[in-house]
Amino acid sequence: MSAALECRGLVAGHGPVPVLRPLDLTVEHGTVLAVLGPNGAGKTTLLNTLAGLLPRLGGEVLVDGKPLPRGRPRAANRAGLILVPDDRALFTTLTVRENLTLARRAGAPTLDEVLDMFPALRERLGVAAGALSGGEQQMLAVARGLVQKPEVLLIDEMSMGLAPVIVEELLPVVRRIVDETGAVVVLVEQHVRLALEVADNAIVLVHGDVTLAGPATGLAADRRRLEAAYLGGVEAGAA
Ligand SMILES: Nc1ncnc2c1ncn2[C@@H]1O[C@H](COP(=O)(O)OP(=O)(O)OP(=O)(O)O)[C@@H](O)[C@H]1O
Repeated sequence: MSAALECRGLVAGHGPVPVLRPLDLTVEHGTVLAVLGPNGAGKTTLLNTLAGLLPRLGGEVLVDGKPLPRGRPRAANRAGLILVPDDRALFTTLTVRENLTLARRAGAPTLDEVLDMFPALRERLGVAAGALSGGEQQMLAVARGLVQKPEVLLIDEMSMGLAPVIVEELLPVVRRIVDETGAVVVLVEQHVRLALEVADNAIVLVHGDVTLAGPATGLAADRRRLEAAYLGGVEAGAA
């Protein structure tokens, strides 16, 4: 069976300027990959490139073994690469129900199924997205990703702007997404401990280089190695 997502020699950047050095990455079915690293490391650039919003400068991206065309967001979306961006990009004047209904694709989980993962949203179906709390908006952004029938859900900083207690509640849903929907998740996250709790594997990106890669439990147990990786010590090539 092919991996859910594979990058071979992926080079990403803005205009002609590369931000990521050639990246090899494999995300197997049924797993969460955490992408860690300091500000400016290239994490958002990686997700936007996988989603086709930025044309890649080199290499290949394969979803379930099928290569994706370069820089074609609609093709990436149709192939099941669904981005939950860090600014959430909700329709703020539309209600929760309208945001979900508009995004829903045939054959995707129903609103009811998705709302089982976010019971708090069920109470807020008739409320405009702009009137939700930050945590509720993030739930809606992820729920909207799920109704697009993802093969690979790309979540950029779910915790952005949220209180730690809210993040503690939200992040475990990532595990449920993988276990219950069959999608894999690539999770860019600044909360390293929490990210490693829900992830199977992780990479640390620094200045566009993978400085550490491996099973999340091993990384979580070795803080010194993790800290060294954040400072740029190259230890491994890819997950
Ligand atoms: N639109 C852009 N045009 C040119 N360069 C950009 C653009 N966006 C980001 N960059 C540069 O690309 C590099 C990687 O940025 P990126 O946002 O991918 O990092 P990040 O790891 O997601 O960091 P953060 O956690 O701060 O979002 C940085 O050097 C940044 O200055």
